[in-house]
Amino acid sequence: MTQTAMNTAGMAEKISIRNLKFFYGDNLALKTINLPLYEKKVTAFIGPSGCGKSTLLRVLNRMYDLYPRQHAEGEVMFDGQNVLDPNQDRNMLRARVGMVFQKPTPFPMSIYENIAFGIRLYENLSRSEMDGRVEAALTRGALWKEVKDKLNSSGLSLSGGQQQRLCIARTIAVRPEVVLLDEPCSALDPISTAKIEELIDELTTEYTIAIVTHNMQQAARVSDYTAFMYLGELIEFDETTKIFTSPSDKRTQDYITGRFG
Ligand SMILES: Nc1ncnc2c1ncn2[C@@H]1O[C@H](COP(=O)(O)OP(=O)(O)OP(=O)(O)O)[C@@H](O)[C@H]1O
Repeated sequence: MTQTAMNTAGMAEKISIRNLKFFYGDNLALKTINLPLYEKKVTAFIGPSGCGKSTLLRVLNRMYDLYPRQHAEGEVMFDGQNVLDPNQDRNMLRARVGMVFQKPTPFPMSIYENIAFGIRLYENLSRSEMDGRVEAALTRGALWKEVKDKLNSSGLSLSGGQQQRLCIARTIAVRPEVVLLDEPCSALDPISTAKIEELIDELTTEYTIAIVTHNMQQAARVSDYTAFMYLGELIEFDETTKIFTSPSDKRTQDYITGRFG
């Protein structure tokens, strides 16, 4: 049984970040962050370059573990378990908390295999079951219609926007509960960006989503909640409509109106 925390307003917290600090060597990059990620909601992380947005995302699936001299303190409670616990099964965690990066990173293999590869790590499916899962993931990733007749072509032969949708499809193919998107549209044209934004909107019926973006309009369009960060601190977290219409902190106001300097 999962133990999703509830806040006082009755919102389910899929992830509860408590007193989180993050260090690159001796350098404190996140300064005591407290923040909920509400279940099946989109939370946008905004703030000037270097404020710690990507660092925070990388803590949520312990991506930083791959690098020496980086460590986190505090708690990241995920369905009642602390992600930062040294005994945490990291492979299982990364299946439950998927991540999509700024630059599309398809594997150098066929479109079909890009999806099937991750599923095989966790499940032993028959060919027909796998075919069904690949189709379902590509459909959910809003890519099926464009690729159904060329599943054996290389994932690298797709356009940048299609590659990013393939990466999102690959991430959701293993049925995660949380999807982390680190500036997923920054390398894409406006049409591909619009497709990814529609996709995010669709995915929120099933997944808890965190997205880092530099694009204020995008944050306002796709997210339910917004967190504004500055110099490693969480300055303000609230419903997106509140952040973009009447933020409490002057720094948030300055940032969203482009007056930050
Ligand atoms: N590998 C690293 N080693 C040392 N310091 C790092 C490393 N990666 C990030 N930092 C530092 O941590 C802080 C937060 O960086 P982070 O990349 O999380 O910011 P960000 O808000 O995502 O920035 P951007 O919007 O430019 O991507 C910065 O001061 C950065 O210099």
